[in-house]
Amino acid sequence: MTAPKLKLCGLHSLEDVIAVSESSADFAGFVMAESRRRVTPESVKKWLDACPLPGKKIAVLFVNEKAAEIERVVEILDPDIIQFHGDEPLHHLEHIKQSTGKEIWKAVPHEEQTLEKMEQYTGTADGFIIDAKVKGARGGTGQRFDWSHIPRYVSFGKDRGLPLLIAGGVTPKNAGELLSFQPWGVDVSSGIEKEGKKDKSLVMEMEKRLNSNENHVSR
Ligand SMILES: O=C(O)c1ccccc1NCC(=O)[C@H](O)[C@H](O)COP(=O)(O)O
Repeated sequence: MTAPKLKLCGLHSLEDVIAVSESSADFAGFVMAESRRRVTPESVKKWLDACPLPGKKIAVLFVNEKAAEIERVVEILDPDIIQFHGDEPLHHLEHIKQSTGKEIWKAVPHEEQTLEKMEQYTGTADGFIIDAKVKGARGGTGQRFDWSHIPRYVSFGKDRGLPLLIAGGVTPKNAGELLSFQPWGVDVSSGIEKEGKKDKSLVMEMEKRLNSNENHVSR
């Protein structure tokens, strides 16, 4: 059985980038929205020049950001993926996809209307992240949602051939539980942090759990 793809998100220092460079993660994410993890594209450029991440795709995250600012960030960083965490209307995503030519991922919080919302973005979004819904926050909360709903999301992604990542409160301790759902990918930030910084041993532990077969129960 293939291990889920791993996205390490909310990197906010050169040390965080180095920790990711030493991992087998497939994706590295940088938050360009209001957050304690917010970074500037100029800083990220410096870190990636000092520590390139060959073979890993770069995602930049926004929350209800103007097109001009997103395009400015894309100009500086040339990322692979633009990830949206707000209430962006479909036409905004379409515009950005058209103007940048980049892959577009939409984060959708787990709630009653999640599948409906995903349906609305299908055709434009190239991937989805399902995250916990937390009042006053847009991501990176370390909170889990009710994982009994995961199979519906995983099926949605598989049926449409779209990457589907599970986010929200994934940690090295609970990551093994996710394997039985066989998600395309897992998106982690808080669970690999110690005192607000990415921690190499937690990253290694996360990788070990996601690559282990011992928690696998086929559904
Ligand atoms: O990390 C943030 O602070 C953040 C702020 C605003 C929008 C998105 C943000 N983070 C997104 C992510 O790091 C992941 O997509 C996901 O939410 C993982 O969160 P976590 O529960 O911390 O593992």
